[in-house]
Parts: sequence; structure tokens; C-alpha cells
Amino acid sequence: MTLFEDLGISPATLKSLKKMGFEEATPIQAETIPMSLQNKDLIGQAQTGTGKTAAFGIPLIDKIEKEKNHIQGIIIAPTRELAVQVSEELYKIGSGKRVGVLAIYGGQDINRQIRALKKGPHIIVGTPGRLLDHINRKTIRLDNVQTVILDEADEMLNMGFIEDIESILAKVPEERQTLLFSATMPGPIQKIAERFMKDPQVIRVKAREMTVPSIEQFYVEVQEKNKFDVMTRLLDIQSPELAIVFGRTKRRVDELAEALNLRGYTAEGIHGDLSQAKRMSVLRKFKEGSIDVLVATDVAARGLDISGVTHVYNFDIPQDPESYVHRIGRTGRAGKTGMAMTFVTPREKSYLSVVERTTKRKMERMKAPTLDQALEGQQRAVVDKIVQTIESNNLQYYRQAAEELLSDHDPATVVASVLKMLTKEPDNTPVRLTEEKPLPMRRDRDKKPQDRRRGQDYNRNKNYKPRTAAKRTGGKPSRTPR
Ligand SMILES: Nc1ncnc2c1ncn2[C@@H]1O[C@H](COP(=O)(O)OP(=O)(O)OP(=O)(O)O)[C@@H](O)[C@H]1O
Ligand SMILES: [Mg+2]
Repeated sequence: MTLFEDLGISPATLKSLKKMGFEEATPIQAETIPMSLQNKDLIGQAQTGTGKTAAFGIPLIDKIEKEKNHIQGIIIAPTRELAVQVSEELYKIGSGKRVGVLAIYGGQDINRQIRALKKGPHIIVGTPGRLLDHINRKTIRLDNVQTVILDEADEMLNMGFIEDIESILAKVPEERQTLLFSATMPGPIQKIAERFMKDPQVIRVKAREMTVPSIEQFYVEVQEKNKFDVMTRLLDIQSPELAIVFGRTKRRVDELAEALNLRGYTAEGIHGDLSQAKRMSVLRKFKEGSIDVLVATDVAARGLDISGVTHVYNFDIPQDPESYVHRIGRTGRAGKTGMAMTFVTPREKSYLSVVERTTKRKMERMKAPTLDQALEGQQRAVVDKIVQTIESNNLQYYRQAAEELLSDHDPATVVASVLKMLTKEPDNTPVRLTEEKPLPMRRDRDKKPQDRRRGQDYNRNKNYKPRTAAKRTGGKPSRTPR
């Protein structure tokens, strides 16, 4: 166990951590904070949900010279939502010291950002495209930046952001500290390290598995055409508090969200073709619990930290093990437990073993549930709710009606009809889902990272040409405005 007090952190920052309820440092924090405070270049890899944000955020905040009103640190993140989330966490860590943190991302009014920049923030968290925009307009100057952090570095490489990042780093003084963090560090990340870092230390938190042990992992073998029914039955049985469903493409995400709504679930999709306002509002509703199911593409959910996500459904099996790790890592965060279900069609079974080999963890087989089991699950959920209501013991206004009912009918009949009324019976409303082409039979183990994002373009760099996407869909990949 490592206490933050033993890591050389200033009292002001320790005070903020206390306020945030952080009692002890996680392993990646314990290992990287002291080195980072000494300005070393680092590559930090640790499992999802283990506090990498604070691992780079705490020393960054600590090193900020408060009186100097210029940008001293920048953090680059692959998506707008992640930039916002990271800036919020940093703001909290820096609240004791009153450090100025600003998120800068595409889809938000640039003039508003320029006004905020004039106030002299110490730290900027941004997406590559919009950061570059401001640099070119000279509304962001990086001459005094001492620390650069790439969060989800491997993802930014996948998305084709490398040239944007290179242009940004060219404006930062050479004698900076550069940090790279992600739960996955596939081979090509070495390229970034060689290009942008000075003799980086690699810190990998030693873990037997690449995924956290507190996530139970299952696979369900199912034919493509039965996937949706199986998923809704599982949702009925498992009754997640909050669930994330992953689909392979943006079209898939839209169709799944619509289909789930048709069957009576409150679901909304999130992906790169939606307006920024819509993306933000969907996430807000999901966090507040007014949506139970968030349907997402891989990219949309990278790094997101939403408490209360108890279940992850891989409706389409991910194309590579890294995506799997990040997808299921939306649950089981900060020591909580979670459950992940991966649907696999017979043709795609080889992907399952590739995932298992990489994560060094076997998924347990789960049988597709029957309709009866789904009904049972729903009933159980209602029974639980009734028990909770009994325990809350706030029933005086209902007693008289209850006693009248019981004088005319036997108790079991009364309770059974209440159960029937409250139970959401499994719903077979027909839905329309365009069949996804199965993933190609797997031969090559090391696909080029650029080939991964078929149809998933998300704030992507203009120089990025998703070769396979254009070919397969016959259309030009769209691009979200910066
Ligand atoms: N030392 C700590 N004690 C308690 N909670 C912590 C601590 N450090 C971080 N957390 C909380 O744990 C959660 C996960 O942290 P974070 O989002 O930084 O994980 P991550 O390692 O970046 O995951 P991912 O790989 O998915 O991006 C957050 O809610 C964060 O506030
Ligand atoms: Mg993170």
C-alpha cells in the first residue's frame, strides 16, 4: 500500500486528493508519480480504470508555477469527450492550488475558446485537430510548455493523428518532458516513443492479465441473426444498472439504439457522426441514468470513466485484442466489479482465441438464455423492487386499498397480478438490423493498425485514408468538423 504522502506531492495537491476521496495511490500512480516529478520521460501502461489520469495529472499539477499565466502543460487525447473528462479530473486535482485547466476540442465555438484562452490557463487538454487550429491562429502558444502528455497514445496512432501530433510537438520546446499513457501498448507505439521522447522509461504495472480481474468475462456463441434476441434476453436477466453495448460501425450503433428502443429499453447511440451537442447530451443522460443502455463504437468509449456501468455487451466481436481490453474496461473500474459478454458467430471464433491469448485470460462460455429464463429474470427484478419497497416502509397511504383487495381475493392471487403488471415481458417486436459482414477469417496476426477502423472514422485527421472503409462501403468516409 502506498500513501500519497510518501510520493513527494505538495500539501495543496494532497488536500485536493483527500477531497476527491483518494486514500491510497494505485500501483501505476505509486510507480510513475515520483519519476514524473523528476521530469523523466515515461511510457505508462496499466489496466483500464486504475487511475492513469491522476498518475500523469498529479505531478503535472504539482509542477505548475501558479503565478505564471502561460500554458505550462498540454494533454492530447483522441476524443472530445475524453478531453473534457480529463480536464475535469485535472481541475479537481488542481483545485487546492487553483490551477487553471481548459479543454479545447472541435465542435465547440472557437471564439468562446479564444476568450477562455485569454484568461491564461496553465494546462490545456485538447484533441489534436483543434489544438493545431489554435496553434496556427496563434491563439495558443506553446513556448513555455514543459510537459506534454499523450493519453490513449496507441489510439491516436490508430486514428491517424500522428502527423497532427508531430506538428504540435514541433512547437513545444525541446527540453520538455513527454509522457505516454494507455492500457494497451501495441508494437507500433514504439515509433512514437522513438520520434518524440528522450530515453523513455517504460513502466508496466505487473499484472498477470491485461484486463482487471474484477471483470467477469463471458462469450456467447450465437448466429448473427439471433444476436439481438439473445442480447435483449440477457439484458432482461442481468438487469444492468447501466450497460454499454458495442457495435462495429456507426450504422450498426444507430440501428442497435433504435432497435433497443423499439423493445422498450431506453438506449441512445454515440459515435463520431453526431453533433457535439448531441454527443454531450447523450453522455450526460447516460451518467444521470435517464438512459440505461449506451450504444457505442470503440472510439467513442475509449478512456471514458462512468461510474455505475455494470455490464458491457460486445454485440459485434472487436477486431483486435486492444479494442476488447478498452471496451470491457468501461466496467470494473476503480476496484468495482463488472461483467462483459462477447457475442461470437461461428465464423468469427478464431478472433476469440486471439483475444484470449493476448489478454492471458479465458472467457467463460455462457449459454444463450431462453425466453422463459428472460421472463424469470424480469420477474426477479420486480420481486427485488417490491422487497425494497417493503423495506422502505412508507406504505400507509396504500394499506386500506390493500386490505380491501385482500378481503375479496386470496393473497397469492393479488401478489401474482401485481407481479404480472410490473413485469416487462420479453418483447419480440421485430427490429431491422442490417447484417454486418463477418470479420474475415483470421490469418494474419499482426494487422496494420490503420486497417482497424473500418467505417468508424471519428474526428479523424485529413491525411488518414481508411483504405478498407472506402472500398467496402463504396462511399467516402465522412469527417467530423474540427
Ligand atoms: N488513488 C485513487 N483512489 C481512488 N480512486 C481513484 C484513484 N485514482 C483514480 N481513481 C478513480 O478511478 C477511476 C478510474 O480512473 P481513470 O479514468 O484515470 O482510469 P484509467 O487508468 O485512465 O482507465 P482507462 O484505461 O480506461 O483510461 C476514476 O473515477 C478516478 O477518479
Ligand atoms: Mg484513461
